[in-house]
Amino acid sequence: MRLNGEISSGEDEKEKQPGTSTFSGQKVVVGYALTLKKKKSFLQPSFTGLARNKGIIFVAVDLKKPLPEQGPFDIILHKLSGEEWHDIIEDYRQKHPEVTVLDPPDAIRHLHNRQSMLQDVVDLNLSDCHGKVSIPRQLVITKEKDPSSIPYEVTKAGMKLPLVAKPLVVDGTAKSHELFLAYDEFSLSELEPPLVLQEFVNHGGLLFKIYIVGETIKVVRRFSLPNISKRELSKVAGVFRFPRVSSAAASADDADLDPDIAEHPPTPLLERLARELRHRLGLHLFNIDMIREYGTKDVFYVIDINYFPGYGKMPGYEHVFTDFLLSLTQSKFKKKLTT
Ligand SMILES: Nc1ncnc2c1ncn2[C@@H]1O[C@H](COP(=O)(O)OP(=O)(O)OP(=O)(O)O)[C@@H](O)[C@H]1O
Ligand SMILES: O=P(O)(O)O[C@H]1[C@H](OP(=O)(O)O)[C@@H](OP(=O)(O)O)[C@@H](O)[C@@H](O)[C@@H]1OP(=O)(O)O
Ligand SMILES: [Mg+2]
Ligand SMILES: [Mg+2]
Repeated sequence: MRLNGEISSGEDEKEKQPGTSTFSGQKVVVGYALTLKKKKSFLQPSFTGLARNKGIIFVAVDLKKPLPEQGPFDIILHKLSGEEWHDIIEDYRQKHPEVTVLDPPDAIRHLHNRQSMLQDVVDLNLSDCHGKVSIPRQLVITKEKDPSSIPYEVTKAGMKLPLVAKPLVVDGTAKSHELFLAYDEFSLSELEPPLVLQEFVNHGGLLFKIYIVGETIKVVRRFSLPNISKRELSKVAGVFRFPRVSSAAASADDADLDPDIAEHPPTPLLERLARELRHRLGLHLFNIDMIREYGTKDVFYVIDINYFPGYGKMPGYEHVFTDFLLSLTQSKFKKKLTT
């Protein structure tokens, strides 16, 4: 695996000949099925230009036409919601094993539920690998539950306040990112199940976004929710909606930060976590939101995992992705030669 500093810089590119640098000397055709918003943030000219120089071309999948009639593609990148697309891409994947579909729809679906998305982190049991990685204590409130029973459920489960209330299902809608902070259990009745209630972990207002692209890992720091003191907790009641703080393009990397809070998680820990999750989830493209418990050096929590996140905000993503797409076709070509 390659970490931060090892990602190729723009300088290397100048030394290589533009044009036909694919393993087989052929063009690599990447079909993409993405929302307009995603297309705009991901397929930036700086990326498509670099990729073109390396023999990679991007072709939009026409959703009005049958997929098997399009292409031929070497790779398909996709992030669209809905059952219909799930079935189309799964059927195509099975009938066209020669095309690399990133990623399998059932593996992506696993991340659409905030309970199942974190299950693999629990199963991993990373309690002693240059630090401890777990998930915050959480409780699922199903759709059938009467909201008035939530305070009782929370008390019964021994959950510690404050809590973060998150919609159980992440389906790409703005609503699935509507999160609330609950300072008392009674106000939770105002919210609409299905929900995941997660204990809020103080982490000094800083979050690590760990981007995975195949075997490459890149960590960026983002601003997050500030600590909540015991004093504040005792004085405040209610549920409060909060904005998507950590999704903002502004990185915390250049800010004047307390080193105890801002120090990156240990590299061996990140490598192990990324490798294991890549295998267990069966995904190549995702990011992990991780926080360090305030006042500790090596107690970490994974709070969120996202499929095909906003890579456009990842510094150097153009090079990382170009190399990744080339590596996929190269390993396929090598396989062909040996069979
Ligand atoms: N258990 C927690 N303890 C402390 N802060 C949390 C916790 N869960 C979430 N947060 C804060 O709320 C933010 C949003 O939570 P989360 O990442 O789960 O939501 P999301 O809608 O899936 O976000 P994304 O835009 O990354 O997909 C986090 O980035 C972090 O700042
Ligand atoms: O909005 P951006 O492009 O930045 O990407 C965000 C992405 O939205 P998009 O898929 O519409 O692009 C989100 O996907 P859905 O859960 O809503 O499907 C989710 O993955 C966020 O975590 C990403 O933000 P990041 O965590 O990387 O900052
Ligand atoms: Mg998140
Ligand atoms: Mg998320």
